[in-house]
Formats: sequence, C-alpha cells, structure tokens
Amino acid sequence: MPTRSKIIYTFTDEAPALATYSLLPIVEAFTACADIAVETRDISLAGRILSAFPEQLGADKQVADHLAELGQLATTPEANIIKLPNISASVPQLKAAIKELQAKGFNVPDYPEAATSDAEKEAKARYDRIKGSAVNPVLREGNSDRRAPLSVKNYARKHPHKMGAWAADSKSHVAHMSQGDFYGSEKAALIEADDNLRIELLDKNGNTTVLKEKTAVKAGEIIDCATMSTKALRAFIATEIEDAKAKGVLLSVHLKATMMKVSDPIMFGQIVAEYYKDALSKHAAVLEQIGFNLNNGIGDLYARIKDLPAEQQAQIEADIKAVYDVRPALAMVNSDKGITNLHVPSDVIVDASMPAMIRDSGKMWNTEGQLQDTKAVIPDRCYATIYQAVIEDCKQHGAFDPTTMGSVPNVGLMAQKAEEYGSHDKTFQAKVDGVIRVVDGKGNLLLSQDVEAGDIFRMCQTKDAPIQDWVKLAVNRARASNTPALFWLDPQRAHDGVLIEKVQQYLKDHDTAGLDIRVLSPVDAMKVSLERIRAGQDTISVTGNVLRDYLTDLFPIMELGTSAKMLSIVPLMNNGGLFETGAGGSAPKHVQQLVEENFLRWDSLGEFLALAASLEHLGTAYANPKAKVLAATLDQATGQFLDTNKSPARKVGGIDNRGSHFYLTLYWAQALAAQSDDAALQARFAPLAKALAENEATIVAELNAVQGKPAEIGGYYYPDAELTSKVMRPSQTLNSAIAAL
Ligand SMILES: NC(=O)C1=CN([C@@H]2O[C@H](COP(=O)(O)OP(=O)(O)OC[C@H]3O[C@@H](n4cnc5c(N)ncnc54)[C@H](OP(=O)(O)O)[C@@H]3O)[C@@H](O)[C@H]2O)C=CC1
Ligand SMILES: O=C(O)CCC(=O)C(=O)O
Ligand SMILES: [Mg+2]
Repeated sequence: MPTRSKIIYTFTDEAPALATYSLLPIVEAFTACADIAVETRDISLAGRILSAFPEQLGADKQVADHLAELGQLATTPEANIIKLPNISASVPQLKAAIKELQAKGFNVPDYPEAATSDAEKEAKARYDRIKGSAVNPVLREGNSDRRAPLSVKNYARKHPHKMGAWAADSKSHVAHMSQGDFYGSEKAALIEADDNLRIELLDKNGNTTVLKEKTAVKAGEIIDCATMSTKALRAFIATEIEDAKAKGVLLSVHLKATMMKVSDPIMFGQIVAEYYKDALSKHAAVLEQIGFNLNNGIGDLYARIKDLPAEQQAQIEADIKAVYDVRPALAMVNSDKGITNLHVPSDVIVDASMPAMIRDSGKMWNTEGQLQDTKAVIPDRCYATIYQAVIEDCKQHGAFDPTTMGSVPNVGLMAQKAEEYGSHDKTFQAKVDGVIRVVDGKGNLLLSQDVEAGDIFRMCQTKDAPIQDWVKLAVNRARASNTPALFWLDPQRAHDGVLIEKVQQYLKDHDTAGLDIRVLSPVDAMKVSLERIRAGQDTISVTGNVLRDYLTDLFPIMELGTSAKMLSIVPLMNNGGLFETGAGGSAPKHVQQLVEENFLRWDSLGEFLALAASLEHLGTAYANPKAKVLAATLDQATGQFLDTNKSPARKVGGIDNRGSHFYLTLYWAQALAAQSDDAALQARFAPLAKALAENEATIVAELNAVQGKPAEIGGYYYPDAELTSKVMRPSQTLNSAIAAL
C-alpha cells in the first residue's frame, strides 16, 4: 500500500489511551474498507522510557523510538498524524512510571536525582529528555489552528454546561510580582546571519563557565532572554502568604511545570520552601539526608519520610500540620485524600486550572471539600495579567453564558519550538553571582543578564519561517471565517516588540483588504475579546506559544465546558498534517473513575474531529475519493452525535465513553449506507448500519451492564493490553458486528 494512504494514530496515556482501546478497532475497520491503513505509534510515557534504554532491556523487550520516527515524519509532506494528549511527566510521575515498569520486569534504571557516576549521569540525561513536555515540541513542525466548529458551538448553545455564578464582591484575584520577574528583565535581539551562539556565566572573579556551548540560530530569527530573581520571588510569595491569611482566601499557585520543565519546578520549590518554612528549617538536616527535593513538592517529603523511624516521622508530620494552623489554607487538588496545591508540581497546571477556577465562580476547593474564594498566585507578569482581566470582567458582569456567548478561536505560533516552550535546554539556575552572556560565533556579546546565585535564566528562540507561516495562517483564518483577528503582543516586552515589527512587515505579503486585523497588548486584547464574546461575537486570537496554550483551554472551557471538544489542527510547514485531539490533557481523574467503577467519562469528540480532518487531508492532498467520503460521512455522524447528545455522562448510569463510541459508529455506518458517492462503500456499510440499529438496545445494555464495579486493567502507566481491551470492549454484539464488516 502506498504510504500516502496511511494515517498514524498515536497511542498515549491515561484516559485517551483507554478510549483508544475502544475506538481504534472501529476506526481500523472503517478505514480498511477504503484501503486506508491506520497504524499506531506508541508515544506514551512508558513507551518513551522503554525506548530510551535498549541496552538494559535485552533484545526481547526492546522498544523502538516511535517519537523520533514521528518527529522525522512530521517534517515530510506524507505526514498524517492523529495526536492524542499524552502525559508530560513531572519527576514524581516519572519515578512512578519507572517503578511500575521495574515491577513488571523491565530492567530500566532508577531516576538518579543526584547523579554522581557516569552511568547515573547518562541515565539522568536520558530521563531528562523524557521529562516534561517532551512529545508535542517534537511533533509540532507547524503552527496551531484551534477552534470550536460551528456544530460544536451550536451543541453547547443547545446543551449548556454548568457555569458557577460570580459575586461582585468575590475576593478571588490573581497575584503576580511587580519586579524581578521574567517580564521585567526580558531582552531581545534579531539574528542577522546563520550562526552558533554560546551561553556562558561570567562570575565576579572573572571566571567563565560555559552553560551551553552551541545553539544554532538562523538569519531572521528572534532570540530573547530573561531572568527570575529568586530573592524577589521569595519576598513576593512571603507577602502573598500573609495577604491570603489576612483576606481569608485560599492560597493557590498556578504554574506550567510540565511545559516549562526546568524553570517552573524551581519556582514551585521556592513557594513550597516559603510556605512550609518553619517545619522545613526545623528538620533541614534530616530532610537533606533523605534527599527531599522541594521542586517535587511536599508530596516528595511525605514519600521520603516513610523510611524514617516512626517517631521521627510523626514529629515531622506534626510540624507540617502546625504550619497549616498558622498559614492560609491551601487550595486542594483532592480534599478527600488531603492532596494540596503544593503536593506535586504537575497537579495544578495553569492552562487548565485557571479556567476551571473561573468556570467555578472564581473558587477552588478547600479542605472541607467546599468551594472558596482564592488567591491565584502566578508569579511572572508575562501572562498573569490576562487572568485578572477575566476575573474583573466576571465580577462586573457575572459569569459567561454558554448559550449566547461568542467564540475566541486561536491561531498560535508554535512551530519549531517557538518561544518559551522551547527554552528548556537554554534555561539555567545560576550557581554563583555574575553575568550570563549570550555570545555569537565571533565572540560578540548579543545579550546579557545580571544574576545572583539561585536566579533562573532562560533564553528563547523564535524562527522566522514559522513567524511568516503564522501570519499567513492568521490572515487565512480571518478571511475564511470573516472574523476580526487580534495579535496579542505586548510592546512593553522586548521579544514582542521585535515580533510586532515582523508581523507588520509580513502582513504586507497578504491581501488584507476589508479584514479587521489589529495588534493589541494581551490585557487590551482580552478586554476587547470579552466585550465581544458577551455580545455574541467571535474574535480570533493570534498569539505566541504560551497564550496559544492558555487561551485554547480558557475560552473552550468557558464556551464548551471542556477543551476536549476543540478542533485542533496543525498544518505542518512541509504540507503534512498533524491533527491534535482537543486542546486539553490526559485527565488522570478519569482513569481513577474507570478503575473504581468501570466508567470512563472521557469525551472523544476531539478524536472524532481530528479523524475527520485527517481523512479530509488524505482526500484532498492525494485525491483519494474514498477518504473524502469517509470524512464527509464522519462529519455528518459527528453532527448527529452532537444533536442527539450522545456524549458520555459524568457518572455511572448514563452511557460512558464506550457508549458514545457505539453511537458514533452507528451514525457513521448509517451515513455511509445512505450516501451514493461511492457504491462499494454504500454496499459494504449497509449491513453494518442495519445490524447496529437493530441491536441498539442490546449493545447499550451490554456496555452499561459493566458499570458500577471496579475494573482491572493491570497498571497505570503500562496497563495490560489484553485486560484493558477486555474492559474497554465489553459488548460482544458490537464487537461481532465490527468484526463482520
Ligand atoms: N496535548 C497534550 O498532550 C496535553 C497534555 N497534557 C497533560 O495531561 C495531564 C493532565 O493535565 P491537566 O492540566 O490536569 O489537564 P486535563 O485536561 O487532563 O484535566 C483538566 C480537566 O479537563 C477536562 N477534560 C479534559 N479532557 C477531557 C475529555 N476528553 N473529556 C472530558 N473531560 C475532559 C476534565 O475537566 P472537568 O472535570 O472539569 O470536566 C479534566 O478533569 C498532564 O500530564 C499534562 O501534562 C495537558 C494538556 C495537553
Ligand atoms: O505538551 C504539553 O505538556 C501540553 C500541551 C498543551 O497544554 C497544549 O498544547 O495546549
Ligand atoms: Mg494546553
């Protein structure tokens, strides 16, 4: 079969992976009828760990590096990849996955937090490449186009989700620094010729330490650098802790420790250190001895003290409890289990956590399991201020109304590791006071930042070709949807200043006659977009990589209840297609629910939308008429699915993810049986459509009968394929009908 009729479906983690066990066999059966091969590639956290240690695993257990393969594929026109959300692992998650794999007989090394030997250093280096957001940046060889298709928007208007009411006197607010942060220190430069840059630290004694020997840059790209002062961060958080206590609000911290895997865990650690200061300083010696790492959260302390004598353990626990008596209450991640906002750096991820708070009346959960006003600490000013603008809007005008509100689709600059999300390998914590310098190949100084020991330095790159592609995508979307487009760029930031000049230059390459395209600061763009959204009007947000991430959770969560219902396309710069499913994460809570009560509330709408877009791409890029028929009928089926409200229920009793897959299958088969563009497909699907319709009640009964009891899938990061497949395909009637196709 020619490679062009191939779709790669990614196998990932948690809820989306569970859903795949149910949906993929159906997709494979349908596409096989049109000679389209659907192949899977494993980019799960477990799969990536296994592929990193071939020597240790032995020939029989080795796993190929599927991510590298797909990264390569993404640069070619043949790419047609459906990318489901995957875990971007924090260190605690990485360690848990390693432990599970070891227990299953895979000889992978421990994660050496303090690597000393060469072997440990090598293992740590490999694990650090797997850590955090390590998949998306590899695949994203294009910019991002995320929106709610009209059918989905209409569905939300007809079946609005719950929105918590807002009180005008809500005490919730965002707290950010006013100096000493990345925002205050950003510097930028435009690269004139291809070169290799060096990043080095010059200390007070005139000694130079090279931090990164070579960073390849291309003519026309923008580089920038900034620092976060640890002292200023500590002073800021100390003040905010007092203020939260005085105001009687919860204290919550919102960071992106997954995508900003070097800087944000350090910031998180500083906040943990300040909040638990009294207990931690009292036990400093023993905590150091047991290897407690602040950056992994207070959960790491609880995990490590388990090995101490019972009495010592009890003393430490009592001293932590004493902290809670005097400090402000923390927002809870799981109040039943006592998991606080400061337990694990990846538990509260700003792109999803702030919108969830705004959707829930500006409140978060307290220890009693009730909603309460909260201080949302987002230390850096680069993007914190947009959330305060939303909060002020909600306090003034009340909650948004999903039945009438407009939409904010996004065109996001992200190709080739653009901006902050590509900065990990150029992020350093200064070991001593000095100056961090960025120097060109001839030794000329391009940028520099003064640092004190402990400060975080980061450098970002933004390549020119992606910028041009992004501007083009923005103009095309504005034209295609006849919608105003706002570039959210802040002239106060050095990087954005250079980018604004480029945007203005590249807009001239396009016909923008009659289009409303403006450049506004993020806060102003937010205000304009919110005013329009309340008037039922749409506004395209054209943003950099971080705001792409934040806004494509924020607006969908307000408009649709979840970002899982988004169409998320990445038109690859070499003409291939990457189709992301939804805009949200891998929903760990959903796995717990499946294991406890055999109910999976994951909504696969994002997968349906991505699959239709992928088939459409196959159809047009390679003039494949059968793919076009599959795409058009899937689109119809999805419309009917939304119309008849067959999305998963939240709780046992209704249909879950598996039931929703059944209905999509039924409607898709019916649409194929009803069309006349392809007689062979029509004939092939008519019997399936009939069989599914006749057996609807039986199939739904078989699917729902399993609910309400625990389910065994044999693992979390590396579940047993056979067990999971059994759990996820409990209807023999449905399975036989699919097999008979
Ligand atoms: N593209 C990717 O690969 C992404 C990966 N991630 C990763 O996902 C993990 C969890 O991240 P987190 O920030 O908690 O985000 P999640 O999206 O997993 O969780 C936030 C909430 O979103 C809702 N949700 C998300 N997807 C669905 C769906 N398909 N069906 C129903 N509800 C859904 C649920 O909210 P509710 O209960 O309110 O309905 C869920 O509890 C992390 O490892 C993170 O790194 C995160 C973002 C994107
Ligand atoms: O890569 C990740 O960790 C998450 C990606 C994400 O949140 C997004 O692109 O919206
Ligand atoms: Mg996101």
